[in-house]
Parts: sequence; structure tokens; C-alpha cells
Amino acid sequence: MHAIEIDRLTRVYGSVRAVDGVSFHVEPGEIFGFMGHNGAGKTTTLRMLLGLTRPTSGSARVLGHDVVRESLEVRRQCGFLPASYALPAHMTARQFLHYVAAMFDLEADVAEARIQSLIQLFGIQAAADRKLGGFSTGMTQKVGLAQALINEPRIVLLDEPTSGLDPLGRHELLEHLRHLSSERGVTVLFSSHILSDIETLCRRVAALHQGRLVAFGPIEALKSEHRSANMDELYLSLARRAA
Ligand SMILES: Nc1ncnc2c1ncn2[C@@H]1O[C@H](COP(=O)(O)OP(=O)(O)OP(=O)(O)O)[C@@H](O)[C@H]1O
Repeated sequence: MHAIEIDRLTRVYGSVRAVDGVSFHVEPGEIFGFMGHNGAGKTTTLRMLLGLTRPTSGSARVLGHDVVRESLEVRRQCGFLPASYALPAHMTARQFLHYVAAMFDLEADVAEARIQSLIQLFGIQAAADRKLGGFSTGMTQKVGLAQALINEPRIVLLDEPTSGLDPLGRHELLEHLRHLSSERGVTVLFSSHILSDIETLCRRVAALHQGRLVAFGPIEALKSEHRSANMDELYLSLARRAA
């Protein structure tokens, strides 16, 4: 069974085909790159996978569950880091993580243990009891990733997780994702327009351009097929062919 299976998924907004007949699949435990420039349809696809946006047509399954009919089960097994969201400035990181744990109905002692280990995993012990309002972008991303892992998801969907991070923050985040995949077998769908991050982290990708799938497969094979030396060249070549 594929971890994620998308079949002719489509979402139309008026005259805009935000996602247009997209099909691809993601294997369990892989870090899969989902690439495309602004407006390509990445966020809309992720939202459909989580049951937050209803497909106009087509279907998708996450761990075998239909994303429309079984969206609660899908959300129970997924972690999600949205592209941008406002953390509650008045809460501390620890309070916020407890709040998210309560939404997943975690028992108090289970929540406590998980929060403690996530705080350690992301190295935010010193800031855990400070208010989120004063957190830097990098610290905010760490808390965002910690909340996405609170339910010990088998799949994490990350929407532009490295944008706004400095090189050290980016390096640390990519290391965390590698650890999740290799040590815990978590499947990571890594959506980004920062193609170098995708190249560093992922073996296989799907590329969207104006809502349509323009490539799917191993990066190395795509690069040689399109005679591209790097990811930017590859994406430009794919986009030109699609135009
Ligand atoms: N709720 C909505 N109403 C109308 N149009 C929308 C809506 N959501 C997305 N769109 C349109 O769908 C297209 C795809 O948007 P989407 O946010 O999925 O792209 P993206 O690849 O995530 O881009 P970005 O990297 O800029 O976030 C865009 O043209 C966008 O304007």
C-alpha cells in the first residue's frame, strides 16, 4: 500500500484550475519532494489530502483512507505544518503543545512525556516556558514541527517548512526530517519552491506547474531526461515544456 495515493485530483476555483488532474504516489517512509513555484497548486493539494478542501473531482487516499469520506482518520494519522500560521502569542511553547495534545485527546501523562521529548528533540528547552510572541522564525518553525509530531503521525505534510529560515535553521530542520524518516519510518511530504532543499533531502519528487503535474519520479532520472545540471534548470525545463 502506498502511503499517499493521488488519482486525477482536481480543484477548481471559478475559472482557476488550482489543481488539475494530478496523480502520483508516495511510498511509506520516504521523504518526497513536492515542488512548484508560487501558485502551482501545492497548498491546495495538501489541504485536499487533509480533508480541509474538498476536491472538485478525482480522489486521494492516505494510508489507505479516502481523504473525503475518512478525513478524521486521515487527520488522526497525519501531522501538518502549514505554510504560515500565527502561533498564539500569549501562550508559552509548552502551553501551546499541551493545547494541541488536548485536541488529539492525548492522556495527560502521555502528552507530558511527548512534549518533553519533542522539546528536547528540537533543542528548545531554554525557550519552552517563554511566550511564543517573542519567538524568532526558526524557533517558531521548531514549535510548528513539534506540534505536527505531537500525535506521533505516520505521515507529515510540510508546506514550505524552510522558507524564512537562515542557513543553520534550514540545516537543522532538514536533519530533523532525515531523522524522522530514517529512525522512525515517518513518511514526509515536503512541499517547497526552494528547489535546493528538495534536492538535498529527497530522492523522488512530483512537480506542479499551474495546477498540472509536469514531472514525477526520481530526481536523478528527471535531471538526465531533461539534460539539467541542477534543480532550477530542471524546473525551468519542465515549466517551458508545459507552457
Ligand atoms: N480559496 C481560494 N479561492 C480562490 N483561488 C484560490 C484559493 N486557494 C487557492 N487559489 C488559487 O489556486 C492556485 C493555486 O494556489 P496554491 O496556494 O495551491 O499554490 P501554491 O503552489 O501553494 O503556491 P504558493 O507557493 O504561492 O503558496 C492559485 O492560482 C491560487 O490563487
